[in-house]
Amino acid sequence: WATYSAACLLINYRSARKLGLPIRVLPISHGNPFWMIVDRKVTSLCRCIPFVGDNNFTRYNWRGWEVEDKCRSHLEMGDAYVQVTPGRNWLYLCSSESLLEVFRRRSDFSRPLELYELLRIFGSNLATVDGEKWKKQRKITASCFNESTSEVVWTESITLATDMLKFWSSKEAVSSTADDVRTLSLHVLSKAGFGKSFKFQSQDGQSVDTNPALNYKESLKIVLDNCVLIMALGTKFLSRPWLPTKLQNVHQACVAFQRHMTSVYEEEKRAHAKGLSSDRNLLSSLIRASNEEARASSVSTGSSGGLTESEIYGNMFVFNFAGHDTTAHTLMFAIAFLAANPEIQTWLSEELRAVFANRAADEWDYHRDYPRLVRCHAVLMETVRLYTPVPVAKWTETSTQALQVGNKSVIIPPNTMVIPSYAALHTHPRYWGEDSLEWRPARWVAKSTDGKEELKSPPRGTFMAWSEGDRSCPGKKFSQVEFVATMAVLFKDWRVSPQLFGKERDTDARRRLLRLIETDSAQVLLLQMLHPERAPLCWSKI
Ligand code: HEM
Repeated sequence: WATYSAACLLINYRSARKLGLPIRVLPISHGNPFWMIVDRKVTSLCRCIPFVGDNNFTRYNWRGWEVEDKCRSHLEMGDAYVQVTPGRNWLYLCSSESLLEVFRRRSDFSRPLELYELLRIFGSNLATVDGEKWKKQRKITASCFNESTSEVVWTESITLATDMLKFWSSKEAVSSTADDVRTLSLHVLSKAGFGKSFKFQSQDGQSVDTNPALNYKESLKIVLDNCVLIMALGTKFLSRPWLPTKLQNVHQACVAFQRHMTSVYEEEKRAHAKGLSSDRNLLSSLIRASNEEARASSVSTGSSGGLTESEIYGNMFVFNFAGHDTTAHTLMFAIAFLAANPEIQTWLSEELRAVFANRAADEWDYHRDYPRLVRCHAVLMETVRLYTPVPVAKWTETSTQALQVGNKSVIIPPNTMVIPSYAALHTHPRYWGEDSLEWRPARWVAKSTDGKEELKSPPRGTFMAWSEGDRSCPGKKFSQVEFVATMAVLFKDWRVSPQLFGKERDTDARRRLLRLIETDSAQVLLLQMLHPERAPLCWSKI
């Protein structure tokens, strides 16, 4: 293995040299699954070895190094550099113009589908296809993310956040924030996706019912919590009766989730055949949009242009997969940042009180109020700027591609990964100023000519948290509405602060929390705080 890796490394190094860019050589491939289990532990141990601890291996050869590095490597090496690994060469880019070009040339810099193949648990979906197949799926799925979906997300988020706040404020200190915002996000998805409402229930100190066959929500939760395991072992393997109970439960959850989707699918088909309109949710909208597309394309071309049943299930799964932890982890980061910055909580509640005055939460109106919550929105943008949850990868596949980086034309060989360095792009002083590493939501707020506050749009290509171009996130508005509604409930009349340890002063507790965010966040599947429970939070009324 070592000889084979060394030979591959040499071949890749020779190929990388032709790019004429700075190079960093790494001994282990980023995608090596065995290495991914131990990478952080091994590299952090190696860092402790005197005189040898700081090198390319310890700096770059682990998942999530970008979060710690931010724009340091690009400041040292320029807007483009290459990491050579035995598997492939990885070209990192931090130039807004070059990145816009990469996103624009979708077929030259395509999606490395092999990385997403595992998301095909319930069927082919947006994330696992490219080319014409993707175009068809995207056209049909895009129509489901509309204003009526946003309205459902708004109402459901407000209801759930109100109950979550009631629970948090009843406790002296809350250690379950991360789990609770995951529950909120899962329940919003259940309502918007399948039309099923669930009351908020914290998992703090409660025994969780792990029988997935009992209900759909539990099955979806188990599927999402174990999706890496399901993807790695495959649903067929998990169905073996001799497996341990935990794995059998995961299998039952897959079966229950699939059964639930089938029953809603059948229900919707029956309603459609009778000309009845059932409840609007992502699944029913998807079925409807697919039927309409099938009808339109059979009239115009004689072909069947709708989604197959398994593509519908595949896409429902990917909506849940892509929409669950992205928003939940972002909410966790934002609440932690706010707890460490009381003056920004005051700034936020000024807006909330001006917009809602004495209206109760059940009178808040999506169309009238949501667009006015500029500061809540700014908190979201600033949080995903510094802690961008979703990494994006492109590659050159089998062809050579030319790309302009600054005044240099770079010829990129086939089989090269092309990575937008989001952590660098979003913190580069050229785009974000000297305080680029500071969490400062006010940087997103500008005054319009009539004196009203509005959200600033950064120059194109400098902010890509929801990606760019045709393949950008279809759930962007969904996540924004969920986040803003939750912030509004939490911060209108309440304040959060870190619990004090022993004789600690407020300022020390806040500093400790900021340090936890900075040093204990990492890429697991997505970027997240690893141990937010280590800084319990206290809620108090203004
Ligand atoms: C803070 C929240 C979110 C962020 C930062 C985010 C970010 C992203 C990014 C960067 C991509 C592109 C990934 C790639 O090209 O490899 C993406 C794709 C996607 N996102 Fe999101 N997302 C969020 C929430 C959501 C939500 C709530 C949903 C659905 C309910 C969703 C559904 C999707 C889907 C289906 C794709 C695949 C699109 C395609 O390939 O055509 N996302 N998201």
